[in-house]
Amino acid sequence: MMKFEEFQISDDIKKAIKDMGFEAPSPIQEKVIPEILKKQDVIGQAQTGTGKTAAFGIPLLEHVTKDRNVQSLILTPTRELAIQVAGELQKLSKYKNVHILPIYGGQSIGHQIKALKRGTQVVVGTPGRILDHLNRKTLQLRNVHTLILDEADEMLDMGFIEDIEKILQQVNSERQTLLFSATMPPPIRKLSNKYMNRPKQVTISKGEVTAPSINQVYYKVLEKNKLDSLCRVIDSETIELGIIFCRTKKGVAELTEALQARGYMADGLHGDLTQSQRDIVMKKFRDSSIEFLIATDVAARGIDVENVSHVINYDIPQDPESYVHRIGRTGRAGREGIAVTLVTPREMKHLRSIEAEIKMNIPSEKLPSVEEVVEKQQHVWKGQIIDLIESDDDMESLYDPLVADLLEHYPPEKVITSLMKLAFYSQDDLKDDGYDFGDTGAQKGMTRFFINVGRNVDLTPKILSEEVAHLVGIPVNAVGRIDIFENFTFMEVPQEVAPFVYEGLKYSRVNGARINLEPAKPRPKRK
Ligand SMILES: Nc1ncnc2c1ncn2[C@@H]1O[C@H](COP(=O)(O)OP(=O)(O)OP(=O)(O)O)[C@@H](O)[C@H]1O
Ligand SMILES: [Mg+2]
Repeated sequence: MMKFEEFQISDDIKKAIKDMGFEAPSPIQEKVIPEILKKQDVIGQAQTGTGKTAAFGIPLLEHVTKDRNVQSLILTPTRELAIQVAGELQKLSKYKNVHILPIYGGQSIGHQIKALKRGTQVVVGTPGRILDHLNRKTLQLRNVHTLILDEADEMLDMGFIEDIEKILQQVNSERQTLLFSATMPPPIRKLSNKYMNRPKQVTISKGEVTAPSINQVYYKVLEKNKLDSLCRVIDSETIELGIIFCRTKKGVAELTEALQARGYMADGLHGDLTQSQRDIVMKKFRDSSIEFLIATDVAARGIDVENVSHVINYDIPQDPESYVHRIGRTGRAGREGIAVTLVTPREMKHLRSIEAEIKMNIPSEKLPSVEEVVEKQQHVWKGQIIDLIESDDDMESLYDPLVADLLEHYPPEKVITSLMKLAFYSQDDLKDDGYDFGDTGAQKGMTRFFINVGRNVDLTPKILSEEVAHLVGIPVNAVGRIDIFENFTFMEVPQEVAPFVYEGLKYSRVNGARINLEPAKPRPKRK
């Protein structure tokens, strides 16, 4: 096996590679890094999750000089990918002083102009915003010696081609051009030659298009049962993090609401959200504070989040490329992953055409029954309990007196059952009457809530009270005081409807904004 030491690259980059925990170069890295170091144009194709970013990133950073002008431009199809690629380059250049700037739409252009003025050597951006800067003359590409199209086939496809051509006109023709993707349909490959200088084609694993560590299945479902079928699938699997793909933005919004209402930790990502909303959702997903990311194809390409165990195609992808990239969000860097596709009877033909393109049969499985889901859940719980019993955890002593006390008064089965309820059901399931919002300083007979909504959201007291009134079927004027401050809002509703308002608004959106509703904390009792 080859080692990173064998590459003709400086020690500061080798040291950073080591810090990142890369032990040996992946096949695509092994093949293309020496070529790129020779300033050769390269078309690199290798399966998803096999380190294409570092494959171009390492030699690119090696070639960057101290001059504070833009020497390298990387184009990516989405904003999230631009941010991520910039982050990976940042890590690779930890010991080399290189300024790397992500530039994408939805972010303040003034902010970007300032950063560009300060001088940056590497720009990673989305075509639209890059073009915007070129038109304003706030970005200068004359000194770019390396140009990279990450997800090249997507970039050269219909939607982006005009922008890309305009950008290319401004880059030095002496440049080195590099194209990377897990898929490279023949027409795109042909087209790409137009922009390149006798490119060297490097393709890893010609036979298999999808990464072999991804276990693929499909379930036949009926359109009208799709949501239920999805829930059964996710309840019967052991999921660390999952990405659920929908065809449309509206589909994402609806499924997000439906899953949140059922208590799943899920949030949506699509192009109609503001950039700050998109950033928040990605952050929550990356740090596992949500379990499911529900997304359009905006998350299909390049996105690399550790521990994504499952990709679920709630709607079947439109083309084989989309299938390959979507499922490639799992099974990355040598890990295993599971890819599930829900297919309605009408879509069977479409599934067959995807199978033909990826040269593989996707096996079907029967949807788990409710009993199987319950059984599965119990299996998971049993595992957790046994793990604890068999661990050398020294906590018994702490509980000994309590255990003895309980067992003296109740049969062991009853004690164990109650403990399991306590452990495995959410507090809300346990409380039957129990919405005790306490004394929060609200007016008599009213309950007070705090509401967190993002900034820049147009949420007026009128909109909010109408929403609440509509939700629980009370007259608008029965909704009490609503005060909107800069960072928080509070609202009072009649005590008897408080639980309904709480349940109804807890996870909902009003006027496009996600509402986070919390009962106001009871004030400490006076002694
Ligand atoms: N040599 C290596 N050893 C171990 N991990 C690596 C190595 N190179 C890259 N990685 C890690 O593997 C993961 C996937 O890499 P990357 O995102 O570059 O894949 P990709 O080939 O671009 O996939 P996609 O086609 O989905 O864009 C990243 O987390 C990256 O840090
Ligand atoms: Mg990539």
